[in-house]
Formats: sequence, C-alpha cells, structure tokens
Amino acid sequence: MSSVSDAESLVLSSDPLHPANLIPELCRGFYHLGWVTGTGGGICIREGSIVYIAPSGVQKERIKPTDMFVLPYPQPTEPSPHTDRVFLRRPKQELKESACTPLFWNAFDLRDAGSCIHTHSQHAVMATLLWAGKEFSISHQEMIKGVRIAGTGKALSYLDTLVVPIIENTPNEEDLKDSMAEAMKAYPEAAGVLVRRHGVYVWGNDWQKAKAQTECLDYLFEIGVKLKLANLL
Ligand SMILES: CSCCC(=O)C(=O)COP(=O)(O)O
Ligand SMILES: [Zn+2]
Repeated sequence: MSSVSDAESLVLSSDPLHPANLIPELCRGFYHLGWVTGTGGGICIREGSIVYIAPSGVQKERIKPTDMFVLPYPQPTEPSPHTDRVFLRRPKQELKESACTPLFWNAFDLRDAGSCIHTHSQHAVMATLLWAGKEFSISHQEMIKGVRIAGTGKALSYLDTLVVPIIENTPNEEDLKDSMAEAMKAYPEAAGVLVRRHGVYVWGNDWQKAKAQTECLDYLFEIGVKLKLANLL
C-alpha cells in the first residue's frame, strides 16, 4: 500500500473548507456569476505561510483539488513577474500557475490579505469605461457598508464615498503588478483595484471577506453603471 506524499497531502483533504477543495467550489460559483468565464480570473487563498493558487488558462469551473499549486509565503526570494517561483506542491499535468499570481502577491505583501479574487465581470469592465479617469466612485448606496477600509480594516459607513482606483490594462496579466502596487499605495483605503477593459482585483482578510467584498463591489459597479446610463449620476 502506497502512502500519500507530504506534497500531495497539501491538496488532499476530506474537509470541504480546505483551500484545495474550496477554490474549485468557489470558482464554480464565480463562473455562474460571469466572473471567471473564458478561463480568466479566479481566487487564491493564503493560510499563514501557505498559498493555494489555481492553474492558468483552464476552465475555472472544472478545476479539481489536484490541479492546485501550493506556494510558500513569503517566497524565499521575492517573486518578480518573470522569475521562477518556489512551490511546495505542483500538479503533475503540464499546468502553469495562474498569471494573476504576482497580482495576488500584491494583496499579501501590501495588505496582509488572506485571499484575493480577480473577476472579469462585465459590471467592472463597464465601470472602467464610464468612469474615464483614474478612479471609480459612488455614494449613497447601502452596499457601501459591505466594503472595508483597505479591504482588511473596519467597514465603511453609508455616509462614506466608495473610491476604487482604475489602472490601465497591459497585454500580459503579469505586467499589471507594478501599476496595481502603485495604485494600492496611492489609495491606501481602497478595497480593490479596477483594470480598465479587463476586470477587478479585490482582497480581504480571508476568503469569506474577500468574497463578500467582491459581491458588494460588483453590485456597486453594476448599479453605478445603470445609474450613469440612466443619467441619474
Ligand atoms: C481570457 S483570460 C485572459 C488572461 C486573464 O485576464 C486572466 O485573468 C488569466 O488568468 P489565469 O488564472 O487563467 O492565468
Ligand atoms: Zn484577468
């Protein structure tokens, strides 16, 4: 009888809340929201010094726990978009880790986040087109209360104006790393970063908070777009 190796045990668990089980389940839900269709987008989860990340360029609604990459945090040498990363476990197939990895790393390094979500939601994309400048903003909406200062702090009030910076897209996802980091430094209270004509990155202390905030932000992008198109903003 063969025993499971230490590396494989990082993704094999009967616990539905284990990140290797959760990421496929959450991605299926995100797919049905239109957040991760066409293989793009996804979610990563960091539990202390261990990060779980899905593969790149695969149908995100069909990924399995054994498709998961597991990385140490921090990396022994800081990852740059184009240098090799260190893995605790990688899938046997010819898979590559998500191209969003350097962007997810911004959320860990700059906000101490426990999870980061990237969506290609059309609400986010439309918001970046109707707000032509460097930021999206909206006020007087109840769902603002579901968003936290910096994504990890205390919740905003109904009286606050929600502001999300917008960065310009690049041909390769990895190359968004520096401009996303600059936006996070310029907007220390922002809970996410929009990418024009592309989508949004949202983070939180854990996957539950990251998911809830992404839902609130997506709602606010959608209603903002509708209000603008109805000339109500
Ligand atoms: C049609 S997806 C284009 C690439 C992209 O925007 C993306 O988010 C890729 O994510 P992945 O996890 O598949 O590397
Ligand atoms: Zn993307």
